[in-house]
Amino acid sequence: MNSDIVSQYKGIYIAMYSAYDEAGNVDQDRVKKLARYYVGKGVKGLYVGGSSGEGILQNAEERKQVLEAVMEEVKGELTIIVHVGANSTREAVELSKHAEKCGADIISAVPSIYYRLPEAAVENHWQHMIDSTDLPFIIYNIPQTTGFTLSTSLLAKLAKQDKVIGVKMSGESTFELQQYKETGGNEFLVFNGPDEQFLAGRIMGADGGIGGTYGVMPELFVKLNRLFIENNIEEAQELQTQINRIIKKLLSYPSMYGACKYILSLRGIETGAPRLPMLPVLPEHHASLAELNREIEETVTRHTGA
Ligand SMILES: CC(=O)N[C@@H]([C@@H](O)[C@H](O)[C@H](O)CO)[C@@H](O)CC(=O)C(=O)O
Repeated sequence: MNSDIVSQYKGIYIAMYSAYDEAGNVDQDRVKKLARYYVGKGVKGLYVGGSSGEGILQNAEERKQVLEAVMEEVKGELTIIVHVGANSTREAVELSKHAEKCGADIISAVPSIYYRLPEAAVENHWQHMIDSTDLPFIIYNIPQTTGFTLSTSLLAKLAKQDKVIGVKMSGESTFELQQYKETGGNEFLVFNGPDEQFLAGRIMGADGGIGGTYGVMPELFVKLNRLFIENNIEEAQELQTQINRIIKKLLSYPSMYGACKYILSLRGIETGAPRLPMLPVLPEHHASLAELNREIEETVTRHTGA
């Protein structure tokens, strides 16, 4: 494994939505078009099949179809992290091996959900994925949905392995994020998860971010990241505030995924409705989402000149 992991992989990763046809089946052409849309936006890569990607709502075959389409379209142009987490260890290992076969760069996983598993079971679950390929592994910590909080002691244990290169911290505590960074050390990647706190996460030690709302405004997160790197905290804070006005509106719809997908459709990128039980947007939401799309595009122009 490359010793300078952080400089190799740090940056902005879009937690990419999945794309379906009108009947709700995975549509590989649409997946490819969406992946292509993100090339040239300045992001480091894509996080495929995560929360925003609804991997957990798809069967293994569908998850493979999504990844295969992404790899066919953008392999070598963007760094691809694949979420392979599944309830059964057997399925997660199958997806891990498939990711390696497709040429993905990194695998990542949430714990198994539903059963309130003890830490030893979660560790064993992750270890099977880690051992099943030669790919680097990023722990996905998202306690508000899984009910499992990664402890610093488990992180320290896992991070001793060369293959375990980082953590995606989607929990909201920037104190915990900082503790993960301190525990993992300088050569251990920490990605900020809550997009509303990107700047806070970076200040507390994150090396970049992985987020779902980046998908409708990647340029703004790339700019925000640059402002942080340039130590222009005042302007960064101002931009994060504007981003948060947008996120607050996105969160006010029955499903944020549906809202983001509708906004993408206004730009000619069709991804279908979110998968049930995620609620779709309704016709009555269309006008306000068109307005929000305009707000995003104006903000991008104002901040990047694009
Ligand atoms: C809890 C949750 O879903 N968090 C999202 C954020 O991108 C989130 O949608 C955003 O901050 C809006 O709240 C990401 O951390 C999840 C993510 O990256 C993913 O889709 O895998």
